[in-house]
Amino acid sequence: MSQRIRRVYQITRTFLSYGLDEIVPTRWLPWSLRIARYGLFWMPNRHKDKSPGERLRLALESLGPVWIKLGQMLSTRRDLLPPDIANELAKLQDQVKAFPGEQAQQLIEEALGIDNVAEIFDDFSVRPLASASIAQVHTAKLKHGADAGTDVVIKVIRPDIRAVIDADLSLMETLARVLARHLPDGRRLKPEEVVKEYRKTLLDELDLLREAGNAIQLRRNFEQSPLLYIPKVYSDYGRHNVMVMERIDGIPVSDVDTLNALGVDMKLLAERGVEVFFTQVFRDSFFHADMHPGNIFVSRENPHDPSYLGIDFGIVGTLNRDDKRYLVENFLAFFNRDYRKVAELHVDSGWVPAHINVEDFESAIRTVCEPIFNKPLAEISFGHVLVHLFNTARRFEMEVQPQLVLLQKTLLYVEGLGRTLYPQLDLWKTAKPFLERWMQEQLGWRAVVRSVKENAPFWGEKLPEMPNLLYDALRNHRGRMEQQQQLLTEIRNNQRQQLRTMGLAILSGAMLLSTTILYVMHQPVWLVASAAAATVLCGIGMWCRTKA
Ligand SMILES: Nc1ncnc2c1ncn2[C@@H]1O[C@H](COP(=O)(O)OP(=O)(O)OP(=O)(O)O)[C@@H](O)[C@H]1O
Repeated sequence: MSQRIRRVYQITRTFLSYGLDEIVPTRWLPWSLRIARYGLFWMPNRHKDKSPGERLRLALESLGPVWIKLGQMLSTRRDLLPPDIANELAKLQDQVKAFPGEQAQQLIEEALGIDNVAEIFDDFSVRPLASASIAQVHTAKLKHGADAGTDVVIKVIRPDIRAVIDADLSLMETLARVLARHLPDGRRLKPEEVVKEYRKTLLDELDLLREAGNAIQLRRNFEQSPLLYIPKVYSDYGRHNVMVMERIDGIPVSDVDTLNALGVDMKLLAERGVEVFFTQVFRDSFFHADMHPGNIFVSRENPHDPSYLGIDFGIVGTLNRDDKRYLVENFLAFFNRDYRKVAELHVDSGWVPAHINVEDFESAIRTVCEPIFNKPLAEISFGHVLVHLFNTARRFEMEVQPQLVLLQKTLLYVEGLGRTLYPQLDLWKTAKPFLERWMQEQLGWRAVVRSVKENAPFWGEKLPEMPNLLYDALRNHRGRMEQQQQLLTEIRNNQRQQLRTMGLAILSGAMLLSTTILYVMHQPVWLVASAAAATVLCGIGMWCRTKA
């Protein structure tokens, strides 16, 4: 508890000394927070000379990895933050101190249940190759198996990170609740939702078995492709906190000078980046969603026919067929300036509720999108088109779609990367044939052929069972027909019986009435007695029928 109090104090001091409280005008704050702020007079804003965005960035940087990663994630939420703050947060870099290599070695030995790393690896390097916010990476060579001698990297989760993450996340959740309640814009910014999403992303990244699974799937998807190479994962040595993977040797994609010096065809490289992304999204529905430049390398081989190498598979995105279809149609409609269609697509896909006025929505889309076409087509950013579209749609009650937010973020990375490599990259020209081809495959006879092809294994499996199933169905049908016939006969008999009983009831009533009339008219006794006897007989007959 005392640790938590200390951390709360540290976070409060950092926030106040970077003047983050001043980002929110005092008049918006409730009196309790204003008094608390005056009470903490010994923590003044020490960075008055800096812009609010810069102050936020520096505060997050000084609070450590969990806050840095939050800032990095927020930098992609341009639908929530003003551009100057989002741009500042995009600069966040995690320069984290390495933890001792001996401790990493011990963690690996414990996880793999061995006494010494030398049992499995040669040349284990105690000095880390890299140290990131969540994990540290060491190099070694495999000692056994078909790949003996292969250079590998061993990724180990930081020993103390889980406790830090848990503590900081619970503080963030408290802070998010306060912000949601007290900020006038709190509901729109959805701080609680943002922290919830962040918790999931962070906890997913802590599980290296999950990351290994993602890497294996991505490697399988690109096994035949010359465009992207994914290193091999050695699953036998995989644990929740340890991952062993083939070591790659490439040029960081951000190292443009080295790429130019090597004579890499930069135009082709940039176009291939776009192609890799669209292939992942539209062919595989499974995309690497952490494509920042630190995770992408370029092969040193064949500079004229360049290819990528990818690492860090902690965050991946998936899209279902409907999402993909609406996305493609949206892009195509947008570039054809068919805003009516864009509006209708948002409603059809269920992203925007059906009661929305499509004309108003269309007009709002036109207002934000038309100015985009003032630029040459080659300069239009797909990512920003999506940001504008989603921002507009949000005003028309569009719910946050996490899979689309991830896609939009990745698209911004891919575009940024492409334009760094080749500033004249015409993303639309590269992507359009891709999108049109995909649409054609989804519609018309190709779609029918594909659907038949997709369902063929199912029918192939079920076909041998068909005669038996048919025989069973016919037999059951005949049985059911006989049962129905029996039921029908019973119903008819019942009806007949009821009719007879009713006839007797009417007769009894008539006889009783006649007896009463005869009696009242002082008719002979024998006549009245006969009528009464007939009434009793009818009554007995009716009683016997109802009992039968
Ligand atoms: N297969 C590999 N081959 C060579 N180097 C690698 C490999 N995997 C990781 N590295 C190195 O280790 C660094 C950290 O790896 P990785 O990005 O997977 O860790 P992380 O903890 O997920 O980092 P991040 O903070 O970017 O999420 C990379 O930037 C790269 O330099």
